[in-house]
Amino acid sequence: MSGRLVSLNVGGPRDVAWEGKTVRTAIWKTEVEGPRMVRRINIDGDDQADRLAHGGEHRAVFVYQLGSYRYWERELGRDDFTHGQFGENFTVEGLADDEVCIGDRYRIGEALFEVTQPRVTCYRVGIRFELAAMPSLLVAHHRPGFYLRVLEEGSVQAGDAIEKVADGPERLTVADTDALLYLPGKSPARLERALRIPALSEGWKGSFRDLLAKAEDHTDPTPAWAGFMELRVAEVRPESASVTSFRLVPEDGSEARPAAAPGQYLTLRLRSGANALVRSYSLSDVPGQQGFRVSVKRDGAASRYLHEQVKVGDVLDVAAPRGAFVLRAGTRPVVLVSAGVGATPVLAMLHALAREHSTRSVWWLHGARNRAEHAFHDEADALLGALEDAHRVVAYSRPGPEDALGADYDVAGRLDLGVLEHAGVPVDADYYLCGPAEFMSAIEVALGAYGVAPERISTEAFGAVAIRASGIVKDGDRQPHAPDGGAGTGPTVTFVRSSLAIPWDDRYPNLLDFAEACDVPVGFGCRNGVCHNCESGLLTGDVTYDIEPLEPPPAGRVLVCCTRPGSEVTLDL
Ligand SMILES: NC(=O)C1=CN([C@@H]2O[C@H](COP(=O)(O)OP(=O)(O)OC[C@H]3O[C@@H](n4cnc5c(N)ncnc54)[C@H](OP(=O)(O)O)[C@@H]3O)[C@@H](O)[C@H]2O)C=CC1
Repeated sequence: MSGRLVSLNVGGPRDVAWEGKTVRTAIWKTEVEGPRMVRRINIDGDDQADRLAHGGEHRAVFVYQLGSYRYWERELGRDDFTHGQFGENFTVEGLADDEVCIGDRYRIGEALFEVTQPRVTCYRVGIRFELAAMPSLLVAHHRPGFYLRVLEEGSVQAGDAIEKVADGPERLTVADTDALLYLPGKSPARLERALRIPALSEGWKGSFRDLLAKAEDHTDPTPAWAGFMELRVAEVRPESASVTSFRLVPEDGSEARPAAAPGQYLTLRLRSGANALVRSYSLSDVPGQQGFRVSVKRDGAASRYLHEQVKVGDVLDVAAPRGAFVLRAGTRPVVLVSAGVGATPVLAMLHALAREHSTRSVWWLHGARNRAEHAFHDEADALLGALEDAHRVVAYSRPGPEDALGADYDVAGRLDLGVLEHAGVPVDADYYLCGPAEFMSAIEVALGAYGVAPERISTEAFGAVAIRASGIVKDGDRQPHAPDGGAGTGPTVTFVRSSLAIPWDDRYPNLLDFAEACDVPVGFGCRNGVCHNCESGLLTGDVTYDIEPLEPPPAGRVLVCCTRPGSEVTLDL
């Protein structure tokens, strides 16, 4: 016998008041008597509040061990735990996290189970324990607990013996798998080992694939310079009726240019302080001896300022290139899909492909209203002409009477699934999308219908994009705003993507809570500095950490869930 099922616990979602918010959670589980059916998705009577983070076939049953109960009672000096305390469905004797391996199979009662992944660290366990640091402690002390997939459904009850019936391949324990995701020292060999385990859940496989790609990407992610640097405007050039390009060079006229990956953006500070005007603009070519080029459509306060006020010779404060929307190396075909001024980052990619005389098949799909609104027409054609295997589809949604079909544009109407199909765009390509929000969602849906795998599609969305807030129940969608209840007196916090600059307020425990009070979209998971879901760009300023993160973020990045500003800060949020 490997162990014993001590208690079977179930529970459904409930709303809990927590730090002024309402959180929907099913972490409260209650011990039940007698047998229960365990099905592929759930135990009868059990449910999850947040199906994206919990539950589903890979996470049907959560297991926690009595050995860890005793450990935490000693460690935290508590004696108030009841079965289900850790949100687990099965409280078990035996089956320690440093012994059980991913892929191990167990028979309990009539049902057969397989170990799929450790617990996803989540702030709700901190709510349940009334101890905010609990998610971080579970990881730091290597006692996460684990999930089971149900291979054979059946009836199970407390007291049942737990029999191990098969060993998982690679012998990677739950504790080691958890450390591989959340703790420093990620060895590529170990990541590859984890990826060879068929039973590992798809979510964890995806995270390990991303970590492996990062480990194999030797480009330095550190921004080329800290904070803002003065750059001089060397050229101002209209590209269309509404788009103008600005070329920026270092003030000292030096020839050496820090590199940027094609697809990245620059952040310009046009005014600082409480009236800050700070915006990010994609680079529209590959920086070189000519400096950096950004191309801006006139449509808001900052772009109006650039179009109306900024002249050759002016000096602007500019933060170093940043961004993860970059051209991936390889030999696959590349499909660059853009609309309007969304062409800018993919045009930089086209420049990079032309510069390296790429032999990849390159597709340029662009939507504009008409020739007058169509920026970079000749430039893109020249770059495509220099490539060995290039294809162009330009769609005009409202062509003018002078616009020539076949020369200026190729299709009348919008880019859509029909256009993709007619052009015969390759399905196995790397796709890069940028443009208005509705355009991007429409094209993503079309690409899905066309058979393109989601991991082949990269998107760039500027402006405050909606980010799923794990389990927080919100009253409605508000635009970013100063927090209700008056302004603070601390240093200015600038949220670049949300176009908001407001004084920090000490009423808030950290920058994440402050951002949420302002309805600034921001992702999070553990709220404990463990999962890095809240990791954001820190363009300027210093922060102090409330909870020291288990793995610090790279230079120029910050975990907003556990930091307060130490000075004026500029965040890429
Ligand atoms: N790095 C980044 O993240 C960048 C992002 N952007 C984003 O790109 C946007 C570009 O907008 P802008 O230049 O004003 O674009 P426009 O409003 O000028 O639209 C450009 C073209 O896209 C078409 N279009 C709009 N919606 C769809 C759709 N759902 N499906 C297919 N085609 C569509 C329009 O057709 P119609 O005439 O029928 O409306 C038009 O032909 C900006 O708002 C910005 O948010 C821009 C630059 C960089």
